[in-house]
Amino acid sequence: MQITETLSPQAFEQALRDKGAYYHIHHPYHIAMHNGQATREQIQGWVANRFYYQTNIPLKDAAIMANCPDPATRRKWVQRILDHDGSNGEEGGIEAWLRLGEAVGMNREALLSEQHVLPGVRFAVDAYVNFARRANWQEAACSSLTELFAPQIHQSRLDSWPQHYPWIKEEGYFYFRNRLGQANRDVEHGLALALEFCTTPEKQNRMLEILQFKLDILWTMLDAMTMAYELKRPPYHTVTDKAAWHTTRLV
Ligand SMILES: O=C(O)c1cc(C(=O)O)c2c(n1)C(=O)C(=O)c1cc(C(=O)O)[nH]c1-2
Repeated sequence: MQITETLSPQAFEQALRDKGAYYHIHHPYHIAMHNGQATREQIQGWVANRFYYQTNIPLKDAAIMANCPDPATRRKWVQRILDHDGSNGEEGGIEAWLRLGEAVGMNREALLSEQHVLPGVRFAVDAYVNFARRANWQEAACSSLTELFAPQIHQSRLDSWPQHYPWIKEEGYFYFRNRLGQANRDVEHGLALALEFCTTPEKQNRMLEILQFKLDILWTMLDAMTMAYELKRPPYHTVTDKAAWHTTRLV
């Protein structure tokens, strides 16, 4: 859809929400996990690869803040960093994700070493951080709006995983439970920024394209995991059965 006349705030919000049709909740990898069809290796692979997304979210949010001259926005935005990094003696989302790793039978070192992070996942996540570094801060801020659809996907894991995967320890679910409220709060702020900023057809079209870019990142991450853990075609599988890809942050 190409917008030619400025949409009202309500209509533009609806256009953003309609992008939920492309959320990774519809990816076959998520659907398999949801339906109890995922192997232990597929769940562990997902947790280890998603850890790279989790650890990069604060870098992405710090990049947005670095480009934002508005103190009122920064004062609110900094909460996102604290949510993941923890504050005032409270553990944050990154620690909760490490506990999720332990709950699915992996040790913390395996996650922290990034040895399981597939190149496709790394490139997708890096694209998000680099976009946040270069784009203007309003556009980068609004690229977080896939979070509009995140509470539903967290809830779907809470509803389905315990019955299908009794071997996952209960403390693994803390991250998803905790994130429900945080995502709703983030979305309220992100949506307000988007509606205030996108006041021309050009800006509205561009913001929808940016939201699609972010949806592409999430979808592409699961594509890479499908290749490696479902189709058993990780990078270089025709050459070696070793994980030959790079495992460190080079940029
Ligand atoms: O589990 C998920 O499917 C999922 C998706 C997303 C998202 O839609 O970007 C986020 C999260 N989780 C999440 O936990 C999180 O902290 C988060 C921050 C952001 C962002 O773009 O700033 N997205 C997401």
